[in-house]
Amino acid sequence: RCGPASPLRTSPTRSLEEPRAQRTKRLLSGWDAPELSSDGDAGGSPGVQMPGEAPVPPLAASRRMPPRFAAKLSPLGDGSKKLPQALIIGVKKGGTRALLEFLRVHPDIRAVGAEPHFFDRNYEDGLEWYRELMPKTLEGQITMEKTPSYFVTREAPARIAAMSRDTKLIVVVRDPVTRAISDYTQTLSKKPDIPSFESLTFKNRTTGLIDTSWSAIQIGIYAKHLDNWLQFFPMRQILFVSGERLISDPAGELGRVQDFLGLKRIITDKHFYFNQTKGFPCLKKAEGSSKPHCLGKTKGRTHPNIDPEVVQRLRDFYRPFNMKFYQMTGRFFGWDD
Ligand SMILES: Nc1ncnc2c1ncn2[C@@H]1O[C@H](COP(=O)(O)OS(=O)(=O)O)[C@@H](OP(=O)(O)O)[C@H]1O
Repeated sequence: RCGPASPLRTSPTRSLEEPRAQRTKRLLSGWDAPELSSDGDAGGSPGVQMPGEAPVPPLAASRRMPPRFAAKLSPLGDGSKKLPQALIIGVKKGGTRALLEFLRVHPDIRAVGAEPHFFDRNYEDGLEWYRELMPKTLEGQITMEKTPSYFVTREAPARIAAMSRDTKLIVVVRDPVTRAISDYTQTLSKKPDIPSFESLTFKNRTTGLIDTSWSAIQIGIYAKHLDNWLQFFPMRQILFVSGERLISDPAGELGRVQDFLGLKRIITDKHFYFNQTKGFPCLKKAEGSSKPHCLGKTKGRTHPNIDPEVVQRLRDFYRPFNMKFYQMTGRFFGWDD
């Protein structure tokens, strides 16, 4: 069932890593340990739902039925756990949490709150372990998860293709320069003593040689990472969401995503409001709640000021890669002046 890229059942020693039982419990509870995840905001701010096992979202009107019929038409009761049919694979700091939280409003989408990191860090735990993390779904509902590091993981495309070649892949992309600064800002918030962004950017500041081995820079070379995915998936199975448009026009981007997933356009501009204090669009009602919901404090951090010359140097560095990426995806993201 799993093909050649299947996870091995025998776990290598993981003495320095979190024990499996603890990891499983954490992921099922929907909580992402900040040191283990790119995302410090799994499932939203405290007080709002944090589900691996979220309450079943309201059924679409067409599905509502008197309880005595419900059991007959849904012999699985409240459903069963399935492997995901769609994944948000990246990019780190692109807006992946916002996209997942917005998608969860859709009655035909059920998603894991935490980042499972199955196809990069936890692959040897096996597909059954992975499936157990999933929320239960009814027929017709789509199971999803998001782990932004998949996009830059060399082994991820083969492993996902081995699970299912039909998996739909979603990538939220953002101006690679802003993305790098956002990535750095996150690291800085955890380790305030790290060197400046400017000094990490260059291998040699005098020659202006950029350090492409620094992950904050490396992740933004989208065309290169995409090449790796195209060895295993056709372009029509990958959707690129603009991280910038997700902020300026969330309903527009969500429309494209719902179309791509073959779902009715249920999430519309009526679901969003712009929160002036937060400076971002928020949900009028979060999934499983009647209260407004913005993402937590780790989303929408203030970035440090970066030397404009360094920013310009990075813009020049990324330009050819961005052009290649626009060409490959057939979409102009407008990151280059
Ligand atoms: N609606 C809304 N609310 C808050 N934040 C939003 C929203 N939409 C997009 N964003 C942007 O998402 C950025 C974080 O991206 P990710 O969720 O992909 O980060 S992570 O990789 O999971 O850590 C985060 O980056 P920073 O602004 O640098 O913190 C936000 O700019």
